[in-house]
Amino acid sequence: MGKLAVKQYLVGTVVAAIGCMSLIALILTLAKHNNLELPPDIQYGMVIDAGSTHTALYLYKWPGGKENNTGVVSQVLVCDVEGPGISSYAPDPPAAGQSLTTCLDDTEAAIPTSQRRSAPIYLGATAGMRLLQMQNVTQAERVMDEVTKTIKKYPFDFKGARILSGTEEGAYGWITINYLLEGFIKYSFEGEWLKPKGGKFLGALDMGGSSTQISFKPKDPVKDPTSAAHLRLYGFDYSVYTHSYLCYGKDQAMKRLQVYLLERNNISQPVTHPCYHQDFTLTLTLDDLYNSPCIEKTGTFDSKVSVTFQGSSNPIQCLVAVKTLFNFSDCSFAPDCAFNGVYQPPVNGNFFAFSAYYYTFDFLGLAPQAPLPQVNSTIETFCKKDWATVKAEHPGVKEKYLLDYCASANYMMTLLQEGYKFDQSNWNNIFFQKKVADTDIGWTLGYMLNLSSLIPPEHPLLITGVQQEQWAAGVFFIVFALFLSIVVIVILCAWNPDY
Ligand SMILES: Nc1ncnc2c1ncn2[C@@H]1O[C@H](COP(=O)(O)OP(=O)(O)O)[C@@H](O)[C@H]1O
Ligand SMILES: [Ca+2]
Repeated sequence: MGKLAVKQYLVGTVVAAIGCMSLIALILTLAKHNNLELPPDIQYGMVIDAGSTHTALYLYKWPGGKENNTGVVSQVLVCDVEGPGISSYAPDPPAAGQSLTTCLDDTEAAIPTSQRRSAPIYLGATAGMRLLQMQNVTQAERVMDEVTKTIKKYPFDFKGARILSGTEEGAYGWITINYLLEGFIKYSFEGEWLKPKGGKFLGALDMGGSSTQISFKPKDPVKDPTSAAHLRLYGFDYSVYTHSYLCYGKDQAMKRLQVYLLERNNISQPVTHPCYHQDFTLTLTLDDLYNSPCIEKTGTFDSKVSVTFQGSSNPIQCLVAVKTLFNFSDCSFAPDCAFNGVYQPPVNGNFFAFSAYYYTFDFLGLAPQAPLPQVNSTIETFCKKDWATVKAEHPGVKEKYLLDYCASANYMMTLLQEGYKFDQSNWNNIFFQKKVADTDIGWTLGYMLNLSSLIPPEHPLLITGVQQEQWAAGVFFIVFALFLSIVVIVILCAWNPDY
């Protein structure tokens, strides 16, 4: 082998080594870009929904490192807490904390040990606690302190327990729905973050026990700042109309209806209740009826005195009575009013109606959608049935729910049509639904996404834009080096056939 051949041999070896290294670098770079180097760890997060009638713990999961994409956070499980909502424990606050332990234990068992300490947990209380706060601040604080104490005993990343405002409750419900439907942003096949074309967003109709919320993106900007939620998600601004009506949740509305019928009746007994079924009777104390800040107390009365309601299965009278719960005449934003003088722009787009809306319409066989005439005739037929028939036809349904379906269906129809102004033309835009993509619809997911920064305020493209360019340049140089190595090796081989 001559001197020239040795030189060529050395140069060839160096170039081949560079080529191999470039090839390895290229593979590693591509793998890293596609997040292929390690299977992503699953991360967990929890939200406790402390509602007025009931508490539920939601466990969510998502692949670590992919949190910017929409739709990647999904529900693992929901645990229903035994017993009533936490506000009912006002006379015995430690029992509110105690009530959560079974669900916390079960959820802890569902999360791998290594992932527990990094799993955020939030508790949000809604209208039941808002009402208790109005009635007795000290009791409300004690209940919140006790639930906090209990959650802190668990090996999770406790992020706080607080009472949500009605605006937050409405806005987070809207975020949940549109996140699950991938309305905000999509990761395309080409690997780009895109804002979905058409920009269709779904509205949220939430019927709780003590408050009800409506949230949607109106055609025109929201005129009343007190009913607007300004959100910045993935670099885009959203102005969402949202309003929460305290005391217009299903259970408080049912109570206000009873009080209306009682007071109209001049306290003579028994009180005819047109929304209750024939032969059904219900006896309550005046304290049961008047113990809520949603009920106006006129004069003094003996709270131990009992009142009996007697059903009359009269849907027409039921509707008349239900309408008295609303004031449709007051409006300083005419014609943009819902009821009670509250500003509301015209409803826009499709809506998901969940929580008690869903339970009621599902019970009547009207979920997820039924034409308006069918809805009206179904409600009327059901309301006309006597109690024995209703019980016989629905043996598995809890009596506490069964007794109210006629009244609550009429209440919801009045709220939707005369309150929010849904009519024949857009009735079919409402979907009575409980879940999207195996995840319950409600404020909890939106709350966690927002508080855990799982939805960044800026567009991921803007965040990673520079990195994308650097990555492209890197790949280009590696490929170029590889190409050059091959060319040099080919030339060397061509010059010395013995090589
Ligand atoms: N199976 C059911 N049938 C009818 N209504 C139900 C059913 N399950 C729950 N609900 C109702 O759903 C509502 C849930 O409200 P909740 O979240 O506890 O209150 P809030 O959101 O006002 O704090 C209550 O009115 C409750 O009665
Ligand atoms: Ca609720």
